[in-house]
Amino acid sequence: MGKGAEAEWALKPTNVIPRGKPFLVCVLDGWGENKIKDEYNAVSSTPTPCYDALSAVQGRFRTVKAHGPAVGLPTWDDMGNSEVGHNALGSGQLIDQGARLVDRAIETEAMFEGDGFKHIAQAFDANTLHVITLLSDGGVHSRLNQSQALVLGAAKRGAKKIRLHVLLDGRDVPDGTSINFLEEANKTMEELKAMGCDACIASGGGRMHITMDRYEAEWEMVKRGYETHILGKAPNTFTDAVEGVKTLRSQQDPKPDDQYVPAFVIVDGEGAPVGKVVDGDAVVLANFRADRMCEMSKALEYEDFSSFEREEWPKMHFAGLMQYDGDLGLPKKTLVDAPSIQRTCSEFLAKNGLRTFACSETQKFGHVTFFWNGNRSGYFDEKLETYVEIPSDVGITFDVAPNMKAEEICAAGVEALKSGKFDHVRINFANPDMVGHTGNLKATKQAVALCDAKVQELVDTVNELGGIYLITADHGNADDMVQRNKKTKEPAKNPETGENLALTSHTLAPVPVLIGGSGLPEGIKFKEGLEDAGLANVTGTIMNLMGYETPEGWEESLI
Ligand SMILES: O=C(O)[C@@H](CO)OP(=O)(O)O
Ligand SMILES: [Mn+2]
Ligand SMILES: [Mn+2]
Repeated sequence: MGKGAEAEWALKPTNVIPRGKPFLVCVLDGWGENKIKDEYNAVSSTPTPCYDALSAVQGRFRTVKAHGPAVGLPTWDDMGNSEVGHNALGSGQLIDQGARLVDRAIETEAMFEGDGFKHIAQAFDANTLHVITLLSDGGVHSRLNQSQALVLGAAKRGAKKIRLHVLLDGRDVPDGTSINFLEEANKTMEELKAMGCDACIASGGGRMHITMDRYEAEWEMVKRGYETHILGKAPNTFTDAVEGVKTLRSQQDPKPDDQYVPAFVIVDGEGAPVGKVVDGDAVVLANFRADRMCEMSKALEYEDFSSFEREEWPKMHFAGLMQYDGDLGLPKKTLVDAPSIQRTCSEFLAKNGLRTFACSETQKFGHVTFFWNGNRSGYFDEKLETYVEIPSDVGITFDVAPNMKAEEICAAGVEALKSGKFDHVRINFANPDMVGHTGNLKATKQAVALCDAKVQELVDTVNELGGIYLITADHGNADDMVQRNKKTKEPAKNPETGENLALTSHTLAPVPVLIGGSGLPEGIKFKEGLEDAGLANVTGTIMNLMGYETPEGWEESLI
């Protein structure tokens, strides 16, 4: 480092909290502190002796906001999610996130003026524009109004043939709503036809069955998606998407939720796929969120690709709605510039010679590495950073194994703390969130109970070693497992069966921040005020707990 650069990155000691103590930051994924504490809150209705004891310590427990503008999302109706949550936790800064940047690029029409759009527009005259997107208004990975604006904007600018390839949600939005979203999409197809564009839905499947794998947990999912969207091959064919999905949701035993609907291809009267990709076509991945788009981006973009046999790899004009991986520059062509996340926690630690250990299981591994580091898949300094991935189970819905890998993650954390080899140990427990997404209350309670027990083990270890900890979460999920009447908050019922309707999505609840450890000087407490603090305020707190001042440009520390 040159002198100037050194000064820019040098962390200043506080002399209030000792440096060099074992330090743990632990993220409980999807663990919200919800106001409603009834039997459907899997956090408050499960015995959690560790969490209860830690949160009862005066001045060392508080909550912070984890949704909406507090994490760079457009409105207070936007629930938080792992990407924006870990971006905030890892950078200490409020960053305008993908959802907001795409909205703006549509409003200003910048989306249709850049390089990425010019790239796909080469296909407009003689070829087809294919748009692959998560079809919902969940706002976590994508939003329906954005893909609508994209296809309408493309048709206005000359696209003559458009094919929409859909991933069914039921995770960020209630299960069963895939039909409504397909009907909405069909209306847009009608609008396109009225503009003289040949447009229809061409293929699809549940988001947890095809295409949207992450962190290389299960490449088979992406292979199925590639065959479905690109090659026009799937086990199920229909001439109409709405009818097709209704059939797939009702005929199988057990009936698949939207998330797991099998792959299907729409065919014409002769049985030929209506949306197979051919040389010269344009393909857009129209999700803004990174983790679940990286693998498909590689499959579409890389000439040298070996994660599965592609059979055919048509020459296409491919673009992502955003760039998904900053280190890889993936994809090369994008429609909207991704948020630029600089001066992250990890880069500061590395530039100051501090050693990091980060660990989770596959499903959340990139959350404490890739997302934490501002959507970069590499290292800042490989000699100083040790990243450990515990393989997640594959091919199951996580309610059947709700412990997931919490035992193993905890053991790895304990070992890292005891080793004395690290200045900063960072882990994420996946199960409150991943099991919460299944909508299974009983299984989610089991996940919460085990997570609590594992936090106890980690806290005990920190205390034995004279260390310091900070425990937090990235957004709510397990804290509400039922859809509710907006006014009365009573559980909403399925009108046919009278059963409660499960809530599979994240919540708007704030999240806990707990600090402590036998190494933390007694007087250290959360400040009064800072009522509007959010996840970005936690990062400065982490630096303070490690004995350093909050870096310039970060949100204020909570202590
Ligand atoms: O599974 C996911 O992709 C999202 C929900 O869409 O959850 P999280 O943000 O917790 O990763
Ligand atoms: Mn999460
Ligand atoms: Mn989640």
